[in-house]
Amino acid sequence: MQQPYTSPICELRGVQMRFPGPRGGVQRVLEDIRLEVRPDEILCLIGPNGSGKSTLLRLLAGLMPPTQGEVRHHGEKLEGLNPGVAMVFQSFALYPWMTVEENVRVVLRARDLPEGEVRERAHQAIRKVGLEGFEEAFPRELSRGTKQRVGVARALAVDPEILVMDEPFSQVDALTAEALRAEIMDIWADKERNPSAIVMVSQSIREALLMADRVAVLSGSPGTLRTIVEVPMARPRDSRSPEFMKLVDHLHDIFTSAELPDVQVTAPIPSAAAQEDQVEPLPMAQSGDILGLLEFLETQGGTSDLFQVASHTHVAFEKVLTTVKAAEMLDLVDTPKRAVLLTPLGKRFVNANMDDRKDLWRAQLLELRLFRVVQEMMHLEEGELSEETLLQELATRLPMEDPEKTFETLVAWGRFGELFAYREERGVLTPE
Ligand SMILES: Nc1ncnc2c1ncn2[C@@H]1O[C@H](COP(=O)(O)OP(=O)(O)OP(=O)(O)O)[C@@H](O)[C@H]1O
Repeated sequence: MQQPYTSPICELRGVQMRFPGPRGGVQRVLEDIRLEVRPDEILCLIGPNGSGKSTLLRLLAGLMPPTQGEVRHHGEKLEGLNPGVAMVFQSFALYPWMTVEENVRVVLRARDLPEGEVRERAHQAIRKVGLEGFEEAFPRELSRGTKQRVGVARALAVDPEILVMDEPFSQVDALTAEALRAEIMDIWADKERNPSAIVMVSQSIREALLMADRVAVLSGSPGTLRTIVEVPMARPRDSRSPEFMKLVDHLHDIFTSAELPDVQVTAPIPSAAAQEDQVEPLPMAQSGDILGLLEFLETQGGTSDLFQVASHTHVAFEKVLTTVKAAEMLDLVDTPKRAVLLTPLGKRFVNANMDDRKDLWRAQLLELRLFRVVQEMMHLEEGELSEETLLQELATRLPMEDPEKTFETLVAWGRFGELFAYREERGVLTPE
C-alpha cells in the first residue's frame, strides 16, 4: 500500500533546456519551467509542436539533466534516472525480436529482481492491460492498440509512482484510443496501488479534459509554461455537458491568445537600425495549404474559428495553426480573438485567377524582409545565389530556426510567387 503523500512526488524548479543548434548556435527549448506532479493526479501537457513537451517528460524521467534548474523527486535533487517514473512512448518502443512477455520482463531484469518476482510482476502487468493469451506473440503479429498495451504493461510492471506517457494514443484508431484511455484511468483510479500520478502529453484538448485533474498549457518556442487549468469535474466525464464545453472553450481561448496574440509582444523594442535588419522566422506552411485555408474561409463567408477550421477540414490543429500564422504573416487573414477571417487582400486573392494570385503573393513576399534580403543577395551574387551561402545567412539571421527547413519553405513560397527559381541540380537560386 502507498504511503499518503503530503508533498509533490516530483517538481521541476526553474528548469531550462538548451540543445546545440543544427548549425552551431544554441536552440532554446524550455525556459524557466516550474511545475509539480502531485500524488493521485492526472496532469496533461498540451502545447504546439516544438514547445518542448517531450523534452519536459524526458527531464522528468531523468533521461537527461536540465541545462539549468533542477528536477526533484520527493524533495531530493535527481541525479540520473528518476526511480519513481516509467514511460510509455508514442511509437511503442518494443523489441521486435522478443515476445510480449519478454518485452515486459526485460525491464524487470534490468532492475535485478529475483526470477520468481520477475515472472509474477510480468504476469500481473499483462493481466492488468488485458493481454492474457498474447504472452507468446511477437510485436509484428499485434495491432497498434495491442502494441501500445504492451508498452503500458511494461511501464506498469516496474510499479512506478508516476506513469509518464508521450502522446500514447496518437498512433491508434479513435475507438481503440477511447478504450485504452478508459482502461488506464481504471488502473490509475485504484488508489491502493501505483501509479499514483499520470503525466501525459496530449494533442487533443478534449482528451486532456476527459482525463486530467490539471492541464498545463505550454506555449511558444522556447517552451514556457503559459498556465495551468484545473479541471474540477467528477469522472467519468461527459464531453457534451455544458460544464465540459465551457472548459473546452476556455482552453481554446488560452491556446489562441498564446499562439495568435492580438497584440504582438516584442520587448524590448529594437532600435530603428536593428529593426530594419531583423527578419522574421517563417512558419513552415505549404503554399497549397494556405490556399486551401483561404478557400475554406471563403466558403464560410470569410470567417471561421481556428478550431472549426481544424474540425471541418480534418487537418491536425497544429498544422492549421502553422498555416494560419503563415497566412497572417502575408496579411491574407486576420485573427482577432479566436476568429480567423479573410482580410480585404485575402478576399481579393481568393477570388483572383491564378496569374493574379501569383502577382499578389509575390507582392506580399516582398513585404517580408527575409525575401528582400534574398533578392539583394541574389543581385550581389550576379543572379546566382548558392544554397550554401543562403543557408549560412539563414543560420546567422535566424539562429533559433533550422536553416534547412526555413530554406525549404522560402524556396516553396518563392517558387509559387515566381520570385525566384531553384535549380536543384546545381543548388542555386536564380531570379525568375
Ligand atoms: N536531443 C535533442 N537534441 C537536439 N535538439 C532536440 C533534442 N530533443 C529535442 N530537440 C529539439 O527541441 C525542440 C522541442 O522538441 P520536443 O520534441 O520536446 O517538442 P514537442 O512539444 O514535444 O513537439 P512535438 O509536439 O512536435 O512532439 C525541437 O525543436 C527539437 O528538434
